[in-house]
Amino acid sequence: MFNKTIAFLGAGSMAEAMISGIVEADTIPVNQVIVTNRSNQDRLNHIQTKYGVRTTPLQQLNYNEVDIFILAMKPKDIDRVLESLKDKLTADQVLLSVLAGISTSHMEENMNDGQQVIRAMPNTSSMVGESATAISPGQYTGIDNVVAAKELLKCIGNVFVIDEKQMDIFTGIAGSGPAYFYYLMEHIEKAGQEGGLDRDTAREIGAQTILGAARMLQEQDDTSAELREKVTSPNGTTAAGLDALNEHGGGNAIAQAVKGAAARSNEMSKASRAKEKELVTK
Ligand SMILES: NC(=O)C1=CN([C@@H]2O[C@H](COP(=O)(O)OP(=O)(O)OC[C@H]3O[C@@H](n4cnc5c(N)ncnc54)[C@H](OP(=O)(O)O)[C@@H]3O)[C@@H](O)[C@H]2O)C=CC1
Ligand SMILES: O=C(O)[C@@H]1CCC=N1
Repeated sequence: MFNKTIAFLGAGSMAEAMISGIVEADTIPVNQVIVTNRSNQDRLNHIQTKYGVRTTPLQQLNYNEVDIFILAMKPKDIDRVLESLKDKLTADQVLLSVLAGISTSHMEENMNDGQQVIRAMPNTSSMVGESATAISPGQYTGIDNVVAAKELLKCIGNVFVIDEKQMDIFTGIAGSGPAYFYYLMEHIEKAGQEGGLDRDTAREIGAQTILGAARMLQEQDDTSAELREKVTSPNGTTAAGLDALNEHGGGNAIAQAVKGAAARSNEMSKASRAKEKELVTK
């Protein structure tokens, strides 16, 4: 059993997806999971009722009992939050942020010297224990806490320890990635309906097809291109489908989606660095 107490600061969609995965995995007792937010009490009530975790208004949070603080607010709120945490945390407590575009150095520079921080990038498939989550520890973070973070995040899916320089591209692929597949499904459902299926059936067929392809990618040694070729009979239906996809720029569109999200993650990091410099020179 995981013996640390964790507190979510933020109770939005990402926090809920993680809480759901953590509770479902059942390796952390629910009384070791505390959830708080800025002001939305209805949201806390919903989370407490649905998942059985502890919730508390921020003003009543007992900071001393928390080992790992999971920052799950919007990136724009980070500086206010770090400022409010700075003098409340001790050296053995850890900040684990899931915020897009907020670097470990940004957190370290806005906290007391030697603060242990970890930057993570989960995705909403945490809800069903299938996130692809990256972590990059800060410079003062002990290996024991990296191991603990990995153990915690394994409850919500697979964990990749990466160099922080790779966080933007990871975000482009995995953090934002579920949205590309949902967007793909919206179009598959629409085409399915136009072909005479009802939307629910089209969704079930499409989802099973994505799931099957994902499992093939995880379990077979073939490259993605080889797997694609095995579906594609000469002059057959798949060739016709792929030709249409290429004709409409499908491959390029997918690559541009990943690159566009990664670029935005990088831009958000730069904006937070610029804001930091501005504060230092003021
Ligand atoms: N959604 C996703 O797929 C992913 C999101 N992320 C990251 O997760 C973070 C949250 O995103 P998301 O869940 O979509 O956002 P939401 O807007 O759904 O939730 C934000 C939450 O933060 C709370 N909050 C705001 N300020 C504070 C504060 N000072 N102290 C404590 N809680 C606060 C809000 O509380 P209140 O309602 O009371 O104001 C709300 O519960 C973002 O930084 C995003 O980059 C990362 C990976 C994937
Ligand atoms: O869209 C966003 O900024 C967040 C981060 C990754 C997924 N959602």
